[in-house]
Amino acid sequence: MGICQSLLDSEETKEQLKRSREIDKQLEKKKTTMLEQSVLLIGPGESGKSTVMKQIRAMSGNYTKGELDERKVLILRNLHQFSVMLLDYAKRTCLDITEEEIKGYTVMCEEMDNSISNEGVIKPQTVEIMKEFWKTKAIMDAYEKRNIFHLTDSAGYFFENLDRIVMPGFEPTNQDIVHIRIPTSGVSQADVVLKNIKLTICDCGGQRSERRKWYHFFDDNNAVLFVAAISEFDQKLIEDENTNRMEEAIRLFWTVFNGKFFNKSAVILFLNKIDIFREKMKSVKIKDSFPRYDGPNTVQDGVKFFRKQFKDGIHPNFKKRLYCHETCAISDQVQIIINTVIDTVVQENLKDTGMI
Ligand SMILES: Nc1nc2c(ncn2[C@@H]2O[C@H](COP(=O)(O)OP(=O)(O)OP(=O)(O)O)[C@@H](O)[C@H]2O)c(=O)[nH]1
Ligand SMILES: [Mg+2]
Repeated sequence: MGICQSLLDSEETKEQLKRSREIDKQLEKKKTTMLEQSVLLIGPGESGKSTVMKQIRAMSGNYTKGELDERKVLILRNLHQFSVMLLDYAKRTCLDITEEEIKGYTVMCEEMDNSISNEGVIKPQTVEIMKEFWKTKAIMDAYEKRNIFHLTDSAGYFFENLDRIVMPGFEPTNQDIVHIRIPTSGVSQADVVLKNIKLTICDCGGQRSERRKWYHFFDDNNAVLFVAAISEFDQKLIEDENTNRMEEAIRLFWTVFNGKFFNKSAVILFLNKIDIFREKMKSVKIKDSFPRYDGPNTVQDGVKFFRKQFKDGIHPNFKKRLYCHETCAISDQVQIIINTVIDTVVQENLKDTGMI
């Protein structure tokens, strides 16, 4: 004991111990850095960033009762917003709808709003009118033209599932949750643990007015996940009716990845909403929106073309680190792709630290 104490007391030993503790700290720090990864989610508005975030959240564990209750109200709020938008479009475009129907459905929307705000439910008599509303020809026609007035595809899903949603004791499933549409304002950050890695994810609002906030989050990311909706090649922006959504996504991608940021981050591109793209390919011609397209109007050729559009405009350094996936973020299958992406991100960062 005495010898040990005197050894510990010697100046040289003290210095060695100090150094050893510092190295331990460094190693510990390195270990934590390896297991903590930050991912930035960017891309234009409505491309599916928050939906990807919800899938990551679902992979990391179940929702609490309180969280499910909150989401239930969001679904009812979505149903109200979609009803107002459908009715407004039907009214404006003078479709086959009578004054009496307009009055009745306007009252229906007001009652939905009141009962959701006051009791967090929709009254059974209002639900009956909503079912009738959804089957009205003018409303069905309006839904068919949803691309024009920017109604999200989720509207159809929630109306089709109305009976289940309004049942007492309804608990939203993951499918219900990924269909909720709430535009992100600012940046929403979440920490989740997946595959033994602590992921800090920043989900940024994608509309033009939101993008200036992105730059505050551009430093020190292990990965950047850019989400673009491949299905939107024939649609215009909500913010600017003259700009094609896909052209905007491609330009935005080039701007972000030709700047001075992300020199060490893994770059992942999700060409999302591939389910809608597949459907569109049956009736919509890519060439009508992209005159420079001269391939056959097939899913495979279309995907190849858009992949190339994104890739061609970025610096070769980024091309080397670019991983591209076609995704359908509302399908739970996307969780398999997310798993692959996490592996890629970790591997890229291990390469950077010289560990592999
Ligand atoms: N059919 C289909 N719908 C999708 C897909 N991904 C997202 N959606 C729906 O598209 C809508 C928009 O998705 P969000 O995740 O809110 O989009 P965002 O990119 O976060 O939008 P901002 O927050 O405004 O930037 C939601 O209603 C989703 O349910 C997909 O792959 N297929
Ligand atoms: Mg969002």
